[in-house]
Amino acid sequence: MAEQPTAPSCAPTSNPSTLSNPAPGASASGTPRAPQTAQVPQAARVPRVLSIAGTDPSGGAGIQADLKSIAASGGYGMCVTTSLVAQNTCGVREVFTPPLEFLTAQLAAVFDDVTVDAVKIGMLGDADTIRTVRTWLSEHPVPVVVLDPVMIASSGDRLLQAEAEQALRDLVPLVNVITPNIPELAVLCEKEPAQTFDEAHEQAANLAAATGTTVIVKGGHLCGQDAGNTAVFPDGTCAHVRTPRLDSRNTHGTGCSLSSSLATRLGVELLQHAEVAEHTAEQSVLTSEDTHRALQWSTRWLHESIAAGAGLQVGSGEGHGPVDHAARARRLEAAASAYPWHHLLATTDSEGNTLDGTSPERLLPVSPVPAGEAVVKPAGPWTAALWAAGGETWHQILDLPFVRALGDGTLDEDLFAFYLDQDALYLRDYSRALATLSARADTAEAQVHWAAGAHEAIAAESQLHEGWLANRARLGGPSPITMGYTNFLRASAAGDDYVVGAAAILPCYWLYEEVGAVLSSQNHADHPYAEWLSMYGGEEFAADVARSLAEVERAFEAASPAQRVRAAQAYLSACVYEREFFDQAHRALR
Ligand SMILES: Nc1ncnc2c1ncn2[C@@H]1O[C@H](COP(=O)(O)OP(=O)(O)O)[C@@H](O)[C@H]1O
Ligand SMILES: Cc1ncc(COP(=O)(O)OP(=O)(O)O)c(N)n1
Repeated sequence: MAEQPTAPSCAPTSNPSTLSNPAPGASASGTPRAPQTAQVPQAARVPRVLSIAGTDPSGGAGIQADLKSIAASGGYGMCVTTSLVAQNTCGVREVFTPPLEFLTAQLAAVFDDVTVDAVKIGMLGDADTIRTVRTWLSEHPVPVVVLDPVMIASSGDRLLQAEAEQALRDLVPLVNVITPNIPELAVLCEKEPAQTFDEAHEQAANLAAATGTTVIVKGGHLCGQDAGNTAVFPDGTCAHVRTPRLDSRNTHGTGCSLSSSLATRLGVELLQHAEVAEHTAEQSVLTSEDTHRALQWSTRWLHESIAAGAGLQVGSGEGHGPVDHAARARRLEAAASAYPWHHLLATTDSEGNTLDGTSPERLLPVSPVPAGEAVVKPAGPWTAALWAAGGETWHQILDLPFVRALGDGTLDEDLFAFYLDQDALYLRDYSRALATLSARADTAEAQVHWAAGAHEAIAAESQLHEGWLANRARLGGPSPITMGYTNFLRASAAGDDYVVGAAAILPCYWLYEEVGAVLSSQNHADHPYAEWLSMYGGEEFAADVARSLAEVERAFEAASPAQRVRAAQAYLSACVYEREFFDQAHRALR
């Protein structure tokens, strides 16, 4: 399950405290420093985040990755360059470090003009650069400073002179958070690299206690299924964020991306505090819960970015490719499209034949993706045409991060809880739509069938209330997707022709059964959602689906061509709503 501590001593802290460390030059007492509140103007809602780091002209690491990560995490990015690095996905070729005066000139240009809410420090290269940055931040305190103690790139090339390691150790107590990878943590602690999470956790706990700085233990370099990150706080508490390990070569720049995203999300938390502080006497300070929330956001965003990295096709493939920083933004942009659905616009198929409902071939546009075999077979040519037309949507459903993660057991519990909460609300209205359809059916058999479905849906809803949702906090209302779907079903069942209502109702039976067959084939005794998945795929429900298909087939046969077209469109609209329903937790929560 999500957010469970993996180390024995690591339990998510519920103890609010100020963010472990003051920024350079600020009071070490943990009390809020004057510049912190003074620097956040009342109207600021987007944190202004400065990356002080080296470059990567191939765009995967360094400042280039930082700026993309800051934008993706909701901040305004700025950068001050420490070193110009000629590198790509295969390695570092050359490093040019501009004179220190130029570093200071860049810092002055930013700070003279812009209020900086958060700083991420990356590659510093040598001791003189470390000291220059340290002096600057001591004289210009910033509320959030995250240090990624960059030493060696994933290609194995050194990015910090060995003799500068002590200067970097000296910088640690002066920042709020550090994000070392396993070898970097070992260097900072002057120990051998940890082999297990417990060893890494112990090193981090000692370092955090000694320096007063929150240490993020990163799981990327460890083995095991969980590649997640743990925030280890100076008071000994910690909070773990789980993330499944991906089999990917696109890990160039993951450390840069995580640290700059984290600095940004801490900036977001800080500005939210500042907003509250505007109206109350509350002080604008960050808590360990803020850090946990920020780490959760950044870890999950990075996971999606790594997973999508290979699709960018950046690099020869011999080295480590970059992550796709914009993957989530692109997914959400596509999900937010308000353009009418294709099947509601199409009047002819790809060969120019009018979609007039006179035959199963003239019902809907052909799906560009073949549907494959359904577990519960169509009841005749009309429902076969529906299944074939829904092929693309069906495969999109199987490909959704929610469905994939539910199947392989990596789904975070907050996403599952969101889904179930909405499912309970959905079932209540689905039951009403079925009851309406029952009242309108022209055969006793159909009337009984839909009425039984209405009964089962409301019984399933109350089972959810008494079971999984019983002791969990609920949102208390339907999402726009749940509301859109249920209103569509109720309107189709009550206000349109019977065949249209029956076709609209069908995907919730049929696709649910088909998704269930895929999911239950992945079930096993140790699956975190074993109990839930075992409810799928029962013979009784499959028989109900078959009966619904037979009734829809009969209704199509009896309908006029124009009614069939509208019914087929309603069927596909409901398929799309099914997809949206399965996807909505990933839109609402990340
Ligand atoms: N193979 C992977 N699968 C999933 N997440 C990964 C993977 N590699 C790295 N990450 C994520 O990226 C973060 C930073 O990567 P890591 O390799 O630990 O640091 P660095 O890039 O600094 O060497 C990790 O904490 C983890 O969340
Ligand atoms: C200019 C620059 N800074 C840092 C790194 C190291 O990046 P990191 O995020 O640690 O990722 P890997 O390169 O180690 O995968 C860099 N390469 N260049």
